[in-house]
Amino acid sequence: MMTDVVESSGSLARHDLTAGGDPTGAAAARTGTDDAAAAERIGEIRRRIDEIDRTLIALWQERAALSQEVGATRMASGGTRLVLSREREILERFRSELGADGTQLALLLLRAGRGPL
Ligand SMILES: C=C(O[C@@H]1C=C(C(=O)O)C=C[C@H]1O)C(=O)O
Repeated sequence: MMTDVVESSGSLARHDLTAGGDPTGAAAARTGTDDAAAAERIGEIRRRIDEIDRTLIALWQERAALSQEVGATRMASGGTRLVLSREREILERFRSELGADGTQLALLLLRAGRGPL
């Protein structure tokens, strides 16, 4: 049976609550489990994940704004738009801490600050 469920984000989703082996009920549809204790713990963890995501988004936006300000300040003073040696340092920092995903993340961070090349 397909049932409309309001997600914690407020958006409406359709869930199959009776598909073979799947947990049933609206709480199960939200957390993916029928077990009340597991659902409770998942809810707690998700609240912290949501906090972290909000912080990450705010930091992302702050970093991009700061990076844009550096670029504008440098160009207004006759300098270059980019400083590739500095970008390499940042890429290496993220790669050494996070591996290949860190490199991808740093590339996105750098792009957010200066736009696509
Ligand atoms: C912000 C700067 O300008 C550019 C953007 C960078 C960044 O987003 O970290 C790094 C180097 C520069 O290409 C900087 O020189 O520090």
